[in-house]
Amino acid sequence: MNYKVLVTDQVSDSGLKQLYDHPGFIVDKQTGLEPHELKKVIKDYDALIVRSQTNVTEEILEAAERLRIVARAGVGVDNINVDAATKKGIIVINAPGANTIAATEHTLAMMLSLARQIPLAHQSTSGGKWERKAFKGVELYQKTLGIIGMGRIGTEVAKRAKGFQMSILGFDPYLTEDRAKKLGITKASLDDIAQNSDFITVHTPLTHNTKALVNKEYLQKVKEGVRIINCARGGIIDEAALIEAIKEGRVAGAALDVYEQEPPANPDLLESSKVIVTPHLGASTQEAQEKVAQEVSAEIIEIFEKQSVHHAVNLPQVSGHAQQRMKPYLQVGEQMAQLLIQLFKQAPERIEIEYCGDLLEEDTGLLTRTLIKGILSYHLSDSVNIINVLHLLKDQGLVYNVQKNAKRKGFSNYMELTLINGGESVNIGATVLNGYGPRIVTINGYRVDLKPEADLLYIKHHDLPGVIGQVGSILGNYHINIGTMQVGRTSIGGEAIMLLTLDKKANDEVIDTLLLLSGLQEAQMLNLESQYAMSDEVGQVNIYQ
Ligand SMILES: NC(=O)C1=CN([C@@H]2O[C@H](COP(=O)(O)OP(=O)(O)OC[C@H]3O[C@@H](n4cnc5c(N)ncnc54)[C@H](O)[C@@H]3O)[C@@H](O)[C@H]2O)C=CC1
Ligand SMILES: O=C(O)C(=O)COP(=O)(O)O
Repeated sequence: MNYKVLVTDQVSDSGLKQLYDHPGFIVDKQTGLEPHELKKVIKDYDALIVRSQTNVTEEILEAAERLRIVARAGVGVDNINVDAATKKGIIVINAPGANTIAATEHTLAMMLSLARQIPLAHQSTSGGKWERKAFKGVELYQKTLGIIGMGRIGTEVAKRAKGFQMSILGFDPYLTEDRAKKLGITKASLDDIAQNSDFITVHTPLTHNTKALVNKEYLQKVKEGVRIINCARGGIIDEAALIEAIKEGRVAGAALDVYEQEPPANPDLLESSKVIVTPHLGASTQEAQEKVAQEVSAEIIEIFEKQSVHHAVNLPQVSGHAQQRMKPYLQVGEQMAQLLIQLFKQAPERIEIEYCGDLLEEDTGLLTRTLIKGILSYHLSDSVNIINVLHLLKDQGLVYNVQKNAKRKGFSNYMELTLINGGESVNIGATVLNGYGPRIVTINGYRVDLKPEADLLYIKHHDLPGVIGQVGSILGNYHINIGTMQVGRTSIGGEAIMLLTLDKKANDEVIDTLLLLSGLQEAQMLNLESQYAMSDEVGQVNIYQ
């Protein structure tokens, strides 16, 4: 089978070479498609590669019949409706880091251009003028640079600005004192940056929180004569407020690479001698373009061939290596969830998950999704995968809660799953025994030691003499061989459960015959399947199943 990949923006062909050359992949490049054209063609493709120009809207995703991956050959995914993709079980990946240096260097180029008015000076000189007086600039040396967003690009900008001997104030919710110290910068508040910076540069993504982060109110607090740079996303700085602040003289100039609307149309912005504009060029270097295309190409191949995901925006990291380590947990997790929902028989209102012991040190994001998927797929079947599972959970009005507990509960690792609806609840606990593999060890408080198998007979009964023997005889009469048998009871003569792994499924007639036994309250075949149990190869999580 061939995977069909559509590229709709100017993505480097040499960077895509691996994908072009890879057997089993067909790559079509169709740039400049109108939305209605993309909507028409997208149905034939398994993967879509875009930069910032293509808008991957809900409508486009709705029209995609077999799309599995939307790949952003770059960082920002604000042109992709990630929510709609997630709901449809489509992975969104990007290439973080691959264009960091390009965007960093562009930011510094903009800062220097702004300080020395290079674009205007060039225009004047190439126009035959010699206006040395008109273009007196300012130095970066010993000035203060405020950086809003100390991620990959913000950090690289800080390192280079230090080379100009600037003092740097950094604001980022994740910036610690320790990291600031190591970088030789000062951890600051947004207000500190406003009041003290000679230059301010923004390097955050565009989110609900960062939209108009630099707005009219903020610009009223800035140090007079500040110069502002935006090589991150249009909309982080309110353009109308910026123009007003420039006109009022509070802001000496701005250098913009990105705009609220691209291409920008606002003449106040485009015609101002105090504003330098470039057409979203931050990532446009030969090196960065090759790298982003190479990274997404390699990842698309890995996802389809190895089910290994490194840079998903809507999925925890699923590297082949981590999968291999987590595989027994994923296997038993999926099976315990299936077992529990079959016992509960109704949809839960709440799902409680507890991870104990060694599991505290693992990234359990994928495991949690696997557990919930095991529960939801009982009612929703094929439509659930680990990408859309949390969305579907929310759509169903269900809530889940994960607790991590240092207690080992008698095992080196242990996980427990509880389904709750009103006053009713069921729960199940499992562990992975070193050298023996996964075991289900508790069901509704009954201690068991069950190696999960595909066909399992569950019986609830009174702990009376003879019940076990009679169950064995009935199964024998129907030529059903018992592989293993587990009995758990609360007290002698009290409630008890039996779990039998069978070589052959017990059909309805067998179940009805069993239910005629006195003391037997429930008998039910449970079907446990795990995709993780199928193969020993590394990276066999089928993220789309
Ligand atoms: N102009 C261009 O061509 C390019 C633009 N970009 C844009 O640059 C931005 C940053 O990229 P990276 O550094 O790679 O991302 P990153 O994810 O490494 O860093 C973003 C940082 O912003 C911080 N942040 C989030 N909300 C914040 C808030 N309210 N206040 C302060 N900080 C906040 C995050 O904690 C994070 O540290 C992205 O929007 C990206 O799309 C990236 C490459 C090229
Ligand atoms: O990577 C990003 O976030 C960018 O903004 C780069 O955009 P581009 O790929 O050059 O259209």
